[in-house]
Amino acid sequence: MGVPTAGRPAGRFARPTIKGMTDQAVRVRGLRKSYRDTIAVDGLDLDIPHGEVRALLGPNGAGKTTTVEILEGHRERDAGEVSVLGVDPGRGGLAWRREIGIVLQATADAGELTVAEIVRHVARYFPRSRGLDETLELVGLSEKRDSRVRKLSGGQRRRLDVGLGIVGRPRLLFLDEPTTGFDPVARRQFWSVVRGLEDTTILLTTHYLDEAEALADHVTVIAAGRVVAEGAPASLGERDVATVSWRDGAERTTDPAAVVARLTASYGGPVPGLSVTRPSLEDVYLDLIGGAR
Ligand SMILES: Nc1ncnc2c1ncn2[C@@H]1O[C@H](COP(=O)(O)OP(=O)(O)OP(=O)(O)O)[C@@H](O)[C@H]1O
Repeated sequence: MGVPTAGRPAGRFARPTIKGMTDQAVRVRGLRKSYRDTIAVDGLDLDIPHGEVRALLGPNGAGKTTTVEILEGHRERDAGEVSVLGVDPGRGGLAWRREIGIVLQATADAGELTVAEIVRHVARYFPRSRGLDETLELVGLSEKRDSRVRKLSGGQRRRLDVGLGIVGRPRLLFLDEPTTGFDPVARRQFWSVVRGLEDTTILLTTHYLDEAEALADHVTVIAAGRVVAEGAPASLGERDVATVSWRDGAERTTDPAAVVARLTASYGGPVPGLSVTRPSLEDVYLDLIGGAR
């Protein structure tokens, strides 16, 4: 039986070893990678503190997959410094690999195995794996433990992929477009799975802005192989600046309540035609990548 694509060997270094090496889970400086004439990654810097959920956003061809594959140790870089859990992924050994969980876009072929069988099988690769019950509980598949994998729905299958990605208790989890093809209910169920993974640093690539907003502590927007913006979803690209408009004017402010209070006082009552708007994360994102194109 083949080893599934999700849930590659993970496990745990003794924490002090890692802590002593770096205070960032991921540290990248000046990363470059070209494929013949195509510059995929063009001097990228990235810092992800331990325990953070980071979303990597960017248009098709921005260089996200190339960057993530370099971080995973699956692709060589042309230049730059890369440290993942204190180790250069180009030289990461088995102990390092056991710290990393990877959930790829393509799902594995599990043949006739049941959910419990495949989770137990993958767990054997890791010295400090989670128990079967805990893993299935985390991904909401306890009731499917004896179902054959091929009979799961697409959303259940994806949750199993995540289960296989976390069964080894990775310190760092890569989630590559994890909810593509999910229905809205399954997406929200999946989000609660991710939120339940406390203490795990997560690098999430997604094209769904609402997913980034729901899950990420910070987002990094890349375009043409470079970082074009970075910040909390609520404040990225001046998203925390609201526009207060009313019949006789408009004002941009980070404190709309104060502006409304001032206007109310000056009009001596309701402000005519008052509205307060903030850009959505999608508005800001489209501006950012539009400017980078
Ligand atoms: N194996 C490869 N050989 C040649 N060019 C490649 C290869 N992989 C990626 N590229 C090119 O490198 C650039 C960055 O691609 P990459 O897959 O990293 O982008 P991405 O941000 O992940 O895109 P998407 O959102 O479409 O998955 C693109 O121009 C792509 O065509």
